[in-house]
Amino acid sequence: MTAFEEFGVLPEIAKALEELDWMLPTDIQAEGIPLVLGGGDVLMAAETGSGKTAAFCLPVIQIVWETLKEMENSSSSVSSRLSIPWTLSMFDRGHALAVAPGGLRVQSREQKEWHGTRCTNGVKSGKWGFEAIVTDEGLCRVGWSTLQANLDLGTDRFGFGFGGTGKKSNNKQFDNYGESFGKADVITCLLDKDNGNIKFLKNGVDLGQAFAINKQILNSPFFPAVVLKNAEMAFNFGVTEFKYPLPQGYKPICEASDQEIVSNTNEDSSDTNNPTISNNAPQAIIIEPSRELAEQTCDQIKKFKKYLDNPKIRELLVIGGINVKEQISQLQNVGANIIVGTPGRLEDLIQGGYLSLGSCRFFILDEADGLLKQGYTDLIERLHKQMPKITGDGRRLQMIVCSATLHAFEVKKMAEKLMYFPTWVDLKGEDAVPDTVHHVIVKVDPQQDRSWHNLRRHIQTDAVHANDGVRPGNNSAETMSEAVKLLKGEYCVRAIDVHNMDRAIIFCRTKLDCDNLERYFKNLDKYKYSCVCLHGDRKPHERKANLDKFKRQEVKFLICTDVAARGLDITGLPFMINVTLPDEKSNYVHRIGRVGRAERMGLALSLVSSVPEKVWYHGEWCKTRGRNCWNTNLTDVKGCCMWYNEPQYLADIEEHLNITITQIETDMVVPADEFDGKVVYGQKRKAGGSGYQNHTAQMIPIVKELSKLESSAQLLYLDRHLSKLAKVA
Ligand SMILES: Nc1ncnc2c1ncn2[C@@H]1O[C@H](COP(=O)(O)OP(=O)(O)OP(=O)(O)O)[C@@H](O)[C@H]1O
Repeated sequence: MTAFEEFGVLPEIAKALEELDWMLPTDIQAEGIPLVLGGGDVLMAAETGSGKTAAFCLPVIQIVWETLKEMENSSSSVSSRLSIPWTLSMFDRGHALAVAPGGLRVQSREQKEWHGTRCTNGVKSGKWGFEAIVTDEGLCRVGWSTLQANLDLGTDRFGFGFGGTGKKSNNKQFDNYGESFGKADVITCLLDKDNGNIKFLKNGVDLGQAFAINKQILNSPFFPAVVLKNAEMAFNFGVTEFKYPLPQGYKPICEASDQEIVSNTNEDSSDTNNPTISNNAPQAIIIEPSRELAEQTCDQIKKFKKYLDNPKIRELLVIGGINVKEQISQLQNVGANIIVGTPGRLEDLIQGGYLSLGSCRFFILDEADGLLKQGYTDLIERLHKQMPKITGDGRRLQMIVCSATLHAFEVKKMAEKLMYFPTWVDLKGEDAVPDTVHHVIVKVDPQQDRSWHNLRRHIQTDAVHANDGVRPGNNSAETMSEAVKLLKGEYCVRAIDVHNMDRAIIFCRTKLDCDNLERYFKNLDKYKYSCVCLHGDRKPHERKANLDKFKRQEVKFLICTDVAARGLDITGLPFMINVTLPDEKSNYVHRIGRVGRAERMGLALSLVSSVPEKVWYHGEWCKTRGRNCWNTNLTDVKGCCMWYNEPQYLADIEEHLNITITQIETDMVVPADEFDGKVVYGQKRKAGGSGYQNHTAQMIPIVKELSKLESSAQLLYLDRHLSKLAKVA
């Protein structure tokens, strides 16, 4: 058995993981996978590069596959209904009522409406009994009904219920009967089909006859039934011993013979409860904040599901930039069980009626804080509303939310509103940087470093100061700001040269800054500084081609905006440079987290201006959103520029992470410390534990030490205890 199987993962999935060389689950996987497999809503917070994608993908793939398999089996076994065990029906039930696996426990958390279910089998004749146990506070009614009865037991002629408030009900007539009951009480429901009467016991005490059934109705088979409002009950149809013995003449209902039994035909006929899956109604929706990330997650799913067969799971990537007709055609003709997509295209397909949320069982928000900050709160709530809270096969909708930075107020608010008793798996308790990332800052101070006065070749700046008369010798704020832009180009190249970087991701603040840096690199030396850009102004196919080129190491540098800040996984990437710090502090964690992933070491270097820098900021008021816009007025007068205060952003990041980030000199040399000499960026740390391999060998000395400590503690205890006894004697 592999380590993953021990955490409940199917052998077919574990085999695919073995092929990827995954020996052990990471911490977040070890915690998260069993929780999702167990049916819970989970919030997963763990460092960048710690394997969160698999922590939600693996259990989701597994449950989706098991559900499809169950459906296949149940449709082939309809003809042999009589052999169906006595359970509550997953199909003949109200949509907000959940039936637990095994079919003997039901729950409804709907506060305003009643939701009920009936048993899979009923009886034509005889004297029968079963037990219903109240397992949680709430409102409930139990009893008997025919298949014609509506599921709100006791509200029409065909249903006979006994409620927790001490009332019996039939045909909407509620009369006092017996006494009230509540949590932990056991109600025995008794049907004498031969003489036409129904009665109940409470904790073994006979409450007397409740109903005399009229002859017309008595001809129909009767089924155990229950209806709940924000309550939970468990049932025993007699397979295990009853808590209280049945009165003389009654038998446990599960002992009825095939001649006495009728199966619940509502299980097959109900349209809404039909467990067959339509092509355009997936079981899982995964939302990602960027196209690249959606594609990456979809690729991972393909790898994980490789050995799952009969039935095959079908995944579909739903992102902008790909021909929508292809996505619609796959939905209509082939179908999809798991959809991975970006918010805009997902909503287009749903609104167009091409994608139905009617069978959705998993709602997953990857990089959830990022999605909320991008303004998708309403969209997420809208989609959640359209998803059934209990699916056609009786399972509860599960929501999984994850990110390296989940400690945002918006996330907590959303979790409270949409999630059902969620479990937090929070490995650090706060946003944190993995210790595989060595992150440093370099101050860019144009007053100290005057090299910008006479640069022969320099980066083309964003032209914010084109009309400000900036020049060396003039110490105006505008001149200093322009100098910072020039120096940042120089420092970026210097960092690359000093560290012999042959692979790095470089973050700029704007698309224009990316384009300028790309041109600068190409002018300097298009081989030595070979690079591609990834940002929102590039065409979708170019974005994809550029990322692929960088991943295949056909170019050395990927220059990008924050579109690439989250989630992108580039194996063994050794270096990243922040040309400008992000103004959103959580994005610092995500950006630098592109290195130091899967236990490999990485260096993240941020250039931080010591003076304010005037930069473009094209808000909603900018008609062209920056294209050919030269309005250098500040935003408070509806202009398109702002003063960017990097020292303040640095302070915010340090406060948020509760650390002081090491500052290095402008020679870019990283000072000797614990990393120096011991690591090669891009590779696993040699000394110390690699969590994945040689784990046992590494743990042996620690385990020996622990066992020594334990035996000496026990000896000490015995010693004290014996000497005490000796004194007493
Ligand atoms: N159990 C494992 N054993 C070995 N490698 C693993 C394991 N789990 C994940 N990985 C690898 O670790 C890398 C990071 O995983 P992943 O992209 O899921 O991280 P993440 O936590 O989602 O990061 P981020 O917060 O940046 O999105 C991937 O290359 C993945 O293949």
